[in-house]
Amino acid sequence: MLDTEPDLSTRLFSPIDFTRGAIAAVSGGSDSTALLLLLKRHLARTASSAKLLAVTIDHGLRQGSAAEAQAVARLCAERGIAHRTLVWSGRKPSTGLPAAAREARYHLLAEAARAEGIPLIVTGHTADDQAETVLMRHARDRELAGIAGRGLAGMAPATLYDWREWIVRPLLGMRRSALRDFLRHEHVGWADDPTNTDEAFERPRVRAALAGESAGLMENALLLAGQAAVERRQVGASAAGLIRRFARQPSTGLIRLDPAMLAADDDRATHYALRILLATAGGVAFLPDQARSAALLGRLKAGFLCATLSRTVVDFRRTGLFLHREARSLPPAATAVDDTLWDGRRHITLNDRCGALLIAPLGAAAARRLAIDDGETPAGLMRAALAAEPALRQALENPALPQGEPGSPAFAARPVVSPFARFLPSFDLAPALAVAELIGASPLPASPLGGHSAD
Ligand SMILES: Nc1ncnc2c1ncn2[C@@H]1O[C@H](COP(=O)(O)OP(=O)(O)OP(=O)(O)O)[C@@H](O)[C@H]1O
Repeated sequence: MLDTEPDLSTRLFSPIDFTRGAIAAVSGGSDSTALLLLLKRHLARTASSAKLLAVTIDHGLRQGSAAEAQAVARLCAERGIAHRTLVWSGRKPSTGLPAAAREARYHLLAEAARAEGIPLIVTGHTADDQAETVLMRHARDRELAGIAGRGLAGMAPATLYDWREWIVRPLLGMRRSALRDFLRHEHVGWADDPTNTDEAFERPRVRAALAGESAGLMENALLLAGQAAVERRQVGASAAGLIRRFARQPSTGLIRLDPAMLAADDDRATHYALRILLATAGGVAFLPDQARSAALLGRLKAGFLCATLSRTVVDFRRTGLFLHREARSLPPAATAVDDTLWDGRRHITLNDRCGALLIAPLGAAAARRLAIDDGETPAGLMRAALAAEPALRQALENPALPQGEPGSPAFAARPVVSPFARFLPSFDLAPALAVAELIGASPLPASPLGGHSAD
């Protein structure tokens, strides 16, 4: 029987700062129902004024989902917990449905968090979920290249969503069976989602395989995840050190690496730092492939070159190693929308809402006019980087004339750390912070797990 004494919820929740409240993501399944009740108990004891809102997403994907949301609403009403159901009304894709549902779920949860002014979302992911995740990624890594990737660390205890809300997973160390024991003890039922056992999907297949194995397989998977997480944090901290020491931004959109970085002792960290910077300069949400980026690093060590990877031009010449967004496949001119991401690299905020405005790359001619020669940085590279920056234009009157040039008061185009802009797992905080400082991204909201380094 699970220990339901204060000790358990203290152990689970006391590392988390609930001062600004919490959104509990509750599907109505056993894990998130237990999460909700344990959290409610903890807050009642330790922070009774902290706001708690339970949110259920009705994906509308199967019959019964609305009834499950209503069951959660009833439980919340009984326990005096505020609850909202949000419906996923968007288009449902025919392939990749679990990923699309997950994307929509986080989006809706984050919307609820913003509407309530609560920057913390807690989910009921358990040790069982963690083991499944790690085994799925392990199988995929083996298929791809036989190289153990950073994904083996599994789910992070905390993940920053959209650089704004923290998603925290307090139950990652708990077994599902223990949570179900707790619910039985409390005489609280839960919904069993039939999708969880539908072996047409990968996760239920792994779940079934785990259930058929001895407990050893799960323990090994969790051990592997723990070790991989430690390694990922270590290599991330070393990569952050390299970025701070060797990377500069001499002009808008242009990153210069001191070639001494190529000779740094820790090759894994150099490779990781390079991958993060390539994705950032190119505005790509995922890191470039291990093998291709390792080959590029090998060539850089051999001497000067000009190459492209991850939409980034890598230009190594006598004056340094430079990275900037390539000119190809920049977004075409489109209506400027406030609070959106442009080209995966710039967060756009419109200050001037009058008139129909287009947003488009600045272009070579305007860049030539605007780039200021500092006598050190190659002028051609400064212009190439500037040409790929966003600029505003009046929609109808004079489409050729850029009006809101980079730095104009009409709009702000704040750089984002592209590979971590949507999901930043706490494992990767150190390199994300180093890159954010380098490119002038917005500061990170403090982690509810205490400071930026704790995870
Ligand atoms: N429909 C949903 N509404 C709100 N939160 C959800 C929903 N689906 C999943 N979550 C959150 O994500 C976590 C992990 O999702 P997962 O798909 O493993 O959950 P589940 O099996 O549907 O439910 P549970 O984890 O509660 O048993 C849940 O514990 C919950 O916090």
